[in-house]
Amino acid sequence: MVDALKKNGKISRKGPVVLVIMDGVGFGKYKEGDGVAAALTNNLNKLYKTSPWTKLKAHGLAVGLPSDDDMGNSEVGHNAMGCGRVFAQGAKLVASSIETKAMFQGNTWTKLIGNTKTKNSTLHFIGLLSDGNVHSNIENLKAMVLQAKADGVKKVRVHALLDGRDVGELSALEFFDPFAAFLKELSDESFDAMIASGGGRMVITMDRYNANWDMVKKGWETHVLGEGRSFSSAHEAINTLRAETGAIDQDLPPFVIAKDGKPVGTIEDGDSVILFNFRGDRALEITKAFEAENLTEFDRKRRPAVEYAGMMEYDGDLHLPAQYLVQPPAIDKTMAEYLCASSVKQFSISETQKFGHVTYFFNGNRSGKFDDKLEEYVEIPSDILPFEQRPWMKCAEIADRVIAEVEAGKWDFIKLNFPNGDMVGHTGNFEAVVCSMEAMDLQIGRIYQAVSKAGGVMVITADHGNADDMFEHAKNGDVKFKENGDPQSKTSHSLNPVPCIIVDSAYNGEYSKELNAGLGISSIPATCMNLMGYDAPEDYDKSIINLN
Ligand SMILES: O=C(O)[C@@H](CO)OP(=O)(O)O
Ligand SMILES: [Mn+2]
Ligand SMILES: [Mn+2]
Repeated sequence: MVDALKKNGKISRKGPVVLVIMDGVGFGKYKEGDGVAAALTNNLNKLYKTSPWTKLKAHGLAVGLPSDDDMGNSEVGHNAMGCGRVFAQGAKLVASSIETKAMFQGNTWTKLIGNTKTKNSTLHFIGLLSDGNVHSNIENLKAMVLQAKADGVKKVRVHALLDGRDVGELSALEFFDPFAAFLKELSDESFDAMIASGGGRMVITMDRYNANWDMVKKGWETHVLGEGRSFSSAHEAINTLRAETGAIDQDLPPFVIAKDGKPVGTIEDGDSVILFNFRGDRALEITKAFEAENLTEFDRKRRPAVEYAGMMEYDGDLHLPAQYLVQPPAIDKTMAEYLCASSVKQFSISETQKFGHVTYFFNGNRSGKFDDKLEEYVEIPSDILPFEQRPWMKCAEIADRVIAEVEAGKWDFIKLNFPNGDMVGHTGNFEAVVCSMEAMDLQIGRIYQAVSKAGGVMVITADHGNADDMFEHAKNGDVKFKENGDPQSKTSHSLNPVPCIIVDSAYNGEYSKELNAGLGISSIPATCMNLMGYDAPEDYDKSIINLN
């Protein structure tokens, strides 16, 4: 348990501190394709004119990723905004565990390899096949396959999900083709390795926050049972399904690889299974499907008795999965824990798609609360449909509830996540993104009115960019175009900095309006604590404000 925070004796306010996280909203580098700048956002524009604001770093080293070439993402962004420090994250920890070989000397690897060897069974890998480094990295998978062969495993099957969300929207074959060739090259009389099934990451297996368990059911049928449309290779499946559906990678229908009419890699009793994604949100449901004695979400038809391991521990409260290869970052002493120790009443809200971001990720990948009496978490159910069809998502419903809570005057700290910039940004649909930003802006205007009236302060920021960078650009900065003359859509996050606006209508000279520059989003917690009237813990990253 952490100690209570000390009062700074300089700020005491009537209303709450309201942290508004505009998920996926950064400052664009290019004019073309900047869906944030292209939108009519009168409320935000006004706040930029009247309130102090700065830019914060939200990618690469500033959020614990291996290098500044790594774009930010929601997990590392919300971790940083929740714990006020930068921890080496999954992408970095896994790469170094492989480099030092610590992974391959660990108990879990040894046990899973031993299991396949004694039972003469198959080692399966399930996960996202790309170098996105948000949920997974293909380099880690290759290193594990090589090691499995060196350790004497005889048969490997890979169940590979198409990405197109952290990498180019139609880039799957750049990963699948060389990877299939790599497996073929490794195969000989004593080693048999191939891709066994696959599908788009937004169609099967990688659902999150219980938004749509049907995706997991389809993933189970595809990977475990080998049920579904079959093809002779992943290459053939991807080309055929693309031609038939026009789908971008993340939405490609599932496929099973079969030979002589039989799936080449169903998952059977005695096999070992490694989920090679390191990030937890989209790994928890499929993990539950493998591990739960009784599963109520769907009928598994057959649950093979396997040795199952995740790349990491995905939930530090529930301890899921039971076995994992790499210890996750030891994120401790989070802001919510400090605030609970200081009797600060806290309210958190988003819609399903980002609910876990403001709770589970914010609390260092723990699903529980620190104090039931001091905290309330509210989830507005998300629609289950392509978000370009409803770019406003549930931002009005989130705002309605936030306004009601502000008016009720019960909370000292309110945090909310507007998913629009990110969820619509990932669709690659520029027009929908512009619409999503305008919808969100209207709600920010409404919340502003309520918070001002209550004598509170808003801290408006984001976890990383996305909506600000909707077109692919060449190295020289030119927009890339498709054959039909349309700009090539960019579906992934950006490397851009994000805003931090301090909207304090009851400002009374307690701090300098000159904000500290050059900081990252891990400075948000110290800033919020200061604004609530507390000193931040000494080891927290520097606040954006300087108290007078
Ligand atoms: O949708 C997701 O899983 C990621 C992109 O891979 O986005 P975010 O980090 O914003 O949740
Ligand atoms: Mn995000
Ligand atoms: Mn995203």
